Amino acid sequence: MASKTSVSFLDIDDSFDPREQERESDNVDVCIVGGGPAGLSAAIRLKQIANEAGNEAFRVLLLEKAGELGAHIVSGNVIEPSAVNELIPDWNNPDNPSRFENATPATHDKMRFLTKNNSIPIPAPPQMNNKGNYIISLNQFCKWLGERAEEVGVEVYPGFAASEVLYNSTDGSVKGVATNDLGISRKGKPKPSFERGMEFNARVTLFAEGCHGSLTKQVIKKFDLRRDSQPQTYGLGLKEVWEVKPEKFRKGEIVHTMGYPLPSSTYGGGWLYHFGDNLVSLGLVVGLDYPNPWLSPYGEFQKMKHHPIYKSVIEGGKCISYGARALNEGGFQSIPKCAFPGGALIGDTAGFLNVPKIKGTHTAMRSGMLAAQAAYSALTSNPDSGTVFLYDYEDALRSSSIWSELKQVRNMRPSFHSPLGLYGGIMYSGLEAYLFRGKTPWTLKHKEPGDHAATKLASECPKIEYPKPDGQISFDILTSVSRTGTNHEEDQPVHLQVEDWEAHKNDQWPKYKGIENRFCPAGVYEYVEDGAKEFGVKFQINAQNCIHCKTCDIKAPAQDINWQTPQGGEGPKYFMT
Ligand SMILES: Cc1cc2nc3c(=O)[nH]c(=O)nc-3n(C[C@H](O)[C@H](O)[C@H](O)COP(=O)(O)OP(=O)(O)OC[C@H]3O[C@@H](n4cnc5c(N)ncnc54)[C@H](O)[C@@H]3O)c2cc1C
Ligand code: SF4
Repeated sequence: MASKTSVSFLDIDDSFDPREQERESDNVDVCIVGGGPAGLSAAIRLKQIANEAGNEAFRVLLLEKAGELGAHIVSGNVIEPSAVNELIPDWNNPDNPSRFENATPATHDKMRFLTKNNSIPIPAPPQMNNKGNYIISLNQFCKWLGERAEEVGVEVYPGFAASEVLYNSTDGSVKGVATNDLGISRKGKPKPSFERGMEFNARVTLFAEGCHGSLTKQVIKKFDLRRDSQPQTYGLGLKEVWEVKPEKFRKGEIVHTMGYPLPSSTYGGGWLYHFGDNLVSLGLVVGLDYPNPWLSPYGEFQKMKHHPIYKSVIEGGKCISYGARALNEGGFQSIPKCAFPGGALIGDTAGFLNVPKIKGTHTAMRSGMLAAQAAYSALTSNPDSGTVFLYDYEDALRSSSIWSELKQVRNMRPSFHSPLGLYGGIMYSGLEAYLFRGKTPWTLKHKEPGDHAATKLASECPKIEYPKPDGQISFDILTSVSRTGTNHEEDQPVHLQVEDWEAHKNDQWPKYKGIENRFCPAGVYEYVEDGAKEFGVKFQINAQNCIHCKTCDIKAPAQDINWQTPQGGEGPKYFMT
């Protein structure tokens, strides 16, 4: 584990600029940003290859912004074990004392179309068949993968948020990342607890930040990695974990739903997975290209739980966890160039999630493993210095199962953009699943320039009133946030950067009537009545509640909210998500 030098800045004057202070630096072979399935698989594979070659001195370092591995991970999760079977073949073997113990084999799948009070069985497309898959908590799985990574010699640094990409002045290639300074006040002044960030220099930096990574965003722009691809599109997934009554528990059962409560103009669907001992994971994914700014994904989720198909399972049980996270929906058309001078994108930050399957764990892991192989070969075949470009990784991706499975389902998600909305999408997807199987000569497009632009004006859409939560099945947003264990020190620069809050409010409020308050699943943005302000409202940001889902950065119609990493070690402390 790394330790940081603590410097006291009690006696400094106002002219002191923390950014001018020197940072400690460390040189490693490969630096990985993000300790999710992609980053951890890349790290483990790199050290496995190096150790097998007797090259134990090969340094692989992984930075994770959560205080503990897994603590920022939210996922369904039904895992397709193809990648983990290769990475750690005895991962689930009862004879392995360090196996992952909490994998529940999937027993059977159900797919339902919901009306307000009824549910109609619909055939599950082959992609949704979960035979041979396992229901897990991905947050637990990442914690376990982290232990495996340390065993093979990866240097794992939880609590370290990478906040800056470092470039070589000579050729502009990526030369590593820096973590953010700790102990800076909201006004940008160092506090007694000030600690300068650290630089991690590496010949290969792998960005594994998950969906819509904050540094990835910069790298994509810098190297124009989207030059041949469509924009990325997204969904927001909201999840709870419940302990249910034993008589309602059906171990291994997987239920997916479409329809109610979402309007037909909005893509999405719910899930209910029975796993572990009397535990149920349930949630709702809402496509972030929804047009109605009055819609609240959180409100829809709470409403969904009152449908008999969900209520009959959770009634009398206890909600033990809540979380929310954006996920990629762009698929094949939206994959950017993944390699650039000095590094590569792996996992969801590149966008490898398979939407009809709602699965990205196996593709994230596999992309990490492919990048690891390419990075090790590139570094060892060119050991001295010089910029590394992972051509082999791009090639390996194209001939991998990631490419073929995403290509096969590429038309399903964009088919929901037809004038028939949800119904058109379901019909077309049925044809793709059973007849076309991705072999059509056409590729449907996503809406340009992205989800934010799909938002209509509030005056053009029906207002949606959500029922008051009953405190048994549905909950108010602050109760849910309290179940995430989220904490941010208040006196630090706001990590949700809006250039001018007052100008933002004056421009956005008349058009969207407080959309930020409704799309944020953690109650961070508030419009508060204030007679002294223009339009009679004041815009308030409760940044300490942020659960790092990235929705505001994606959906803000004017694209003027920039999500930056707050201090490392802060944010949610997710449990079982
Ligand atoms: C609601 C929901 C349901 C899903 N259901 C399923 C499912 O059932 N099956 C399935 O296979 N997949 C599912 N997925 C997708 C799956 O969770 C992702 O594909 C997978 O987690 C991607 O792995 P990753 O490592 O790329 O990113 P992530 O799992 O998001 O991990 C990224 C990590 O990087 C860290 N990080 C980010 N930025 C920084 C930074 N700057 N500095 C340091 N650390 C950073 C984050 O804190 C996080 O720990 C679901 C996703 C969601 C949101
Ligand atoms: S502030 Fe943004 S990133 Fe944070 S929880 Fe709200 S929408 Fe998500």
